[in-house]
Amino acid sequence: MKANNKYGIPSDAVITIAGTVGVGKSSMTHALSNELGFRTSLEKVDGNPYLDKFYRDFERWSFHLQVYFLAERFKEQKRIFEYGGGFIQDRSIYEDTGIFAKMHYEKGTMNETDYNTYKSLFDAMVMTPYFPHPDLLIYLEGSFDDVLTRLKSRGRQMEQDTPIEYWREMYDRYEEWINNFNTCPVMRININDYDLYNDEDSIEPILERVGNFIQTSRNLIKA
Ligand SMILES: Nc1ncnc2c1ncn2[C@@H]1O[C@H](COP(=O)(O)OP(=O)(O)O)[C@@H](O)[C@H]1O
Ligand SMILES: Nc1ncnc2c1ncn2[C@H]1C[C@H](O)[C@@H](COP(=O)(O)O)O1
Repeated sequence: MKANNKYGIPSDAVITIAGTVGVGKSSMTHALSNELGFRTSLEKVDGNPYLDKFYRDFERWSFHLQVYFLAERFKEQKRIFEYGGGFIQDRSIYEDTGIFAKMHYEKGTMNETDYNTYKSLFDAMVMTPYFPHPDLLIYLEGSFDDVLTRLKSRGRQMEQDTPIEYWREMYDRYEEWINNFNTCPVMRININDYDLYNDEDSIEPILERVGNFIQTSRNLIKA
């Protein structure tokens, strides 16, 4: 396996960044890709034709939005596959189904027929060769108050207008989800343990941990 960096992270690795809305995934995606020279697979918010409508009326738009995100992630997954890896991915596809679709179904803002249709589409896509599991899922976590502060400071109006209970529900679901997630190796990082803006060097220990993690898990697979 080739690694062009001092951390021994293979150049074909795929690292996905997971965590609740506003926790810092996009910022971490850019930081890691800059350090490693990896490509980014970003979750685009500008240009999403449903997101704003969805926040104004969950019931009306949740199915449309899930299908849209699924299509976007599938295209990205295909791109990652065709390049042969070397990507940092902003949010995993596992969160779409394990957090968002499930939450809206269980809270009654997506009906059962739509949820089942969504899930069968998801399952059919995941069964294609474009969906190898990532080498590592980095899970970003912090206190609810810290995450909310970040969400507010980012200032997307549709998110600001959404009741705080929505973010609390999501936060709690994320905790439960990650405690039971075992589809690929997971590395948890607390957002207070690094500071991308005031202490650039704080990314170094993270990169070292990532290198050790991926090497160990690839060696385990080979053994
Ligand atoms: N390490 C950090 N320290 C301080 N603020 C951060 C950090 N990472 C992200 N932020 C800020 O938090 C907000 C949300 O970050 P973002 O990366 O967009 O989150 P996500 O992609 O998880 O929704 C942004 O305003 C961003 O500038
Ligand atoms: N699958 C999804 N369902 C509903 N909403 C979603 C989904 N994936 C992302 N979102 C929303 C949440 C945020 O408002 C934006 C961007 O997410 P972020 O965590 O800030 O990258 O899209």
